[in-house]
Amino acid sequence: MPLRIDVITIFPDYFAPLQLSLMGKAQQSGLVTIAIHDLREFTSDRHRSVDDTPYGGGAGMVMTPEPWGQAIDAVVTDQSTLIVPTPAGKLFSQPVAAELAHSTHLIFACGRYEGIDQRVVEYYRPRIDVRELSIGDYVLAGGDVATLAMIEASVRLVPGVLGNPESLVEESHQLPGVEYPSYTKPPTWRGLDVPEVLLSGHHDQIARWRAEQSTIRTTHNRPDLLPGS
Ligand SMILES: Nc1ncccc1[N+](=O)[O-]
Repeated sequence: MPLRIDVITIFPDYFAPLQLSLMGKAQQSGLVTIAIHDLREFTSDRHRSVDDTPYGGGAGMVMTPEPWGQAIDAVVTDQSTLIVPTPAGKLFSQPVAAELAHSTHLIFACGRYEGIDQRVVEYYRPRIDVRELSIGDYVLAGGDVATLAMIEASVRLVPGVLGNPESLVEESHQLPGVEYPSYTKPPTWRGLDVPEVLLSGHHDQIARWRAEQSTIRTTHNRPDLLPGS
């Protein structure tokens, strides 16, 4: 059963990159199907408007609920998971990507402006799995880039998408902490040598060195990921 993904957005062109590389191959292989829907196709006024001023005042505009209701109703099933990218959401992570990779149907609602009228979440929450998710503590202009990131992180975990599932095992965020540094040919580059141990062929010494490097890097870059932190 392929993973089905429906993306609803006012900028369908943002999702052209999903036709490239690994994401494109995943679709050609039939493991994943991705459809992009223009929210404005679900408006009914002449100006195809999708936003209005916020109740309670404040700057910016809020996306009106009805076009979203029409667009989501057009694709939703009782197997759907509705994902609303928002800085106010729970933090997206590798474990969440693994969960999404094993879903049946994902609907991404890419909001712009100050976000989507909250009643859209309130309306679907009793009916299907609804997740407000954030990819990080910074503010983007809308949910489209966040959706691209979440689709890429999730689809690469769909069984069969990655040619070599082995590369998933060692990946950062699968093991505690971040990944050790990587090197390839040439053995010397601009006077810089590859660490000797990596050329030694001693696999247990290499494993030890990589574990040490991972701890050093995690301590320096991401102490929050250290075990027991
Ligand atoms: N960080 C974000 N900023 C705007 C919209 C969505 C976002 N997110 O992380 O899902």
